[in-house]
Amino acid sequence: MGLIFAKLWSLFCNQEHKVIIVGLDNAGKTTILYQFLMNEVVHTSPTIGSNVEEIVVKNTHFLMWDIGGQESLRSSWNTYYSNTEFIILVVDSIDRERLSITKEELYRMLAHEDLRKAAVLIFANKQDMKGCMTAAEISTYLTLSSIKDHPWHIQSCCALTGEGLCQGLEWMTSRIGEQRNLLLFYLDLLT
Ligand SMILES: Nc1nc2c(ncn2[C@@H]2O[C@H](COP(=O)(O)OP(=O)(O)OP(=O)(O)O)[C@@H](O)[C@H]2O)c(=O)[nH]1
Ligand SMILES: [Mg+2]
Repeated sequence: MGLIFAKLWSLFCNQEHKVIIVGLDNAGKTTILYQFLMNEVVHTSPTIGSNVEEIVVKNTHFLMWDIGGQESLRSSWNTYYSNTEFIILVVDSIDRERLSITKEELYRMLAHEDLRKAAVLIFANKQDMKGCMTAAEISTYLTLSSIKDHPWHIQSCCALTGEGLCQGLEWMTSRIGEQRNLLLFYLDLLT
């Protein structure tokens, strides 16, 4: 039994957690990915296809896919969905006109079978911009409180300074911590 325990535990702990970073073009997805990786702002151009990087936070390994958000690319987002544990939805908080499109995309994703078990982190990005929407306003507009079948969390951030990004990652790692505790609990019952 001890061997099975060790095997299951190591399987879970060494597991790579798949994350997709989505949102409309110009939202700041690529800037966020490279802030996570290098703690600096990189020069970006619109992503055609995707970027993928491994990000390690407190011994937790995330495989993060940053997917291009231009209109012509959105229909292929679903090719990235299988085995996704976390969706990071990046919102440009100054882009009021297109928040309705973000909302449509969000609910389309949540209805997708391959994302049934995914948790959603929403970054209200570009909080440095004058007149931007607050995370609370975005939350109300996106009717996040109506989402009952996926764990979700909204975090305001500024990808240029990195402010708020760590808090978002902490929410993700804390969810994994909860799952680990649950696994420990069931393994304990078995032994
Ligand atoms: N002011 C401000 N600008 C930002 C912020 N985050 C990103 N940007 C800028 O927004 C622009 C678009 O950023 P990207 O990271 O390329 O956007 P993207 O979401 O990857 O866009 P696509 O690849 O086309 O889907 C760049 O000029 C960034 O420097 C932010 O927090 N504040
Ligand atoms: Mg990009």
